[in-house]
Amino acid sequence: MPETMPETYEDDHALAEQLVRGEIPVPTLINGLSIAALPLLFFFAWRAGERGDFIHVTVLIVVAILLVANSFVYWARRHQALQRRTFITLITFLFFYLALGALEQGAAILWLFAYPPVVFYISSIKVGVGTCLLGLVGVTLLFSPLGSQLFNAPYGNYFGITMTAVLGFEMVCCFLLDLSRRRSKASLLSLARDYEYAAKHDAMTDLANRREGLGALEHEYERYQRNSRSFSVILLDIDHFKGINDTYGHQVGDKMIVMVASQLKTVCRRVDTVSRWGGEEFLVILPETDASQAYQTAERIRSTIAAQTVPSDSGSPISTTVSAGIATICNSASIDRLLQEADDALYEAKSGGRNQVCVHGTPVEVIAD
Ligand SMILES: Nc1nc2c(ncn2[C@@H]2O[C@H](COP(=O)(O)OP(=O)(O)OP(=O)(O)O)[C@@H](O)[C@H]2O)c(=O)[nH]1
Repeated sequence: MPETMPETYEDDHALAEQLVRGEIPVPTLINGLSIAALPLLFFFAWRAGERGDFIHVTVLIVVAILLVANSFVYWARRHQALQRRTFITLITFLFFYLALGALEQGAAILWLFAYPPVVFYISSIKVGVGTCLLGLVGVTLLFSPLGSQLFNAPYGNYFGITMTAVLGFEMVCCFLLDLSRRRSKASLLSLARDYEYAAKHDAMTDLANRREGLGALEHEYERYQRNSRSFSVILLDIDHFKGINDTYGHQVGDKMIVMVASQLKTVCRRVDTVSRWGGEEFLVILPETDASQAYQTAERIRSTIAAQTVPSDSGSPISTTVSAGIATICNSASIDRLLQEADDALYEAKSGGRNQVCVHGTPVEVIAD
């Protein structure tokens, strides 16, 4: 049966899982940033070592090792959420440590500007906003008189105010730009899904179109070649449809086609593929179904449709009937042969008086028993 209409990409995680061409995947970015951070961390550690500050050396080297380990764990387990959370925790700690420790004579705090774009890109908007707010509060405290007393930070007042203001400004910009990036990506993905759906489905009935039906048939045939489980097809055609169009007009004819499609969707199983094969012709693919089961399904379809009506322009109910031809794959017959056999059976049903089901190669009396 055809899938339902495409879902939207409201959810941040659903959005992150879908990549558009040219987008840097989050795990790749994290691995790249982790590798890029190594020379910097070792440089800071080396400088701290020269000053004899071995606590800084140890902390920086441990962070470097953990960043590398995080990437290795990702390569081994492919657990994206774990990699992302660990990375955010590590860089949040690192940036706070650089700021509090006033490394590089206080200049290392400027690396805080790298935090907002990275964290917004790799995590959800909520996490981005949360961690940035936390960072801003932390920086404000650090630059406050209390922070100066507690951490003995060497930052001047003017530097502290400017740094906090610029960092806040950067965070707001990153938030807005990332929101815009996410919205554009969501609408691009929705558009692509809409186009894909439209390319595979018939607009009037919402059934799979002929190309999609043929694709499903090829797929089913490949399965049959692998496991030899036979399947059947029903080729179905509305009787005297030209007469309906000529008598009641094309709009009523269209309503009739939609009604038949809707009954097919109701009667068939989820595993079956129902496609609009042509104007008033439909193809149903029934996986792992023999001729006798296909006959029962086709009979159910035929009687259900015969019991339905559609209103004419004047409101009077109009009913119709369908004829169906069934073919079952066997002895590795080709798809073309199968379709030809279904078409022959349909022709037999039409010439036998319509409103009936015929099975290729088997008299109905035998199959119905
Ligand atoms: N309203 C409407 N008519 C369509 C559509 N597609 C095809 N048709 C019409 O369907 C008719 C098919 O008629 P025929 O193939 O002659 O067959 P029939 O009248 O159904 O007769 P039998 O199949 O022999 O019972 C044609 O008149 C087409 O114009 C459609 O989407 N909407």
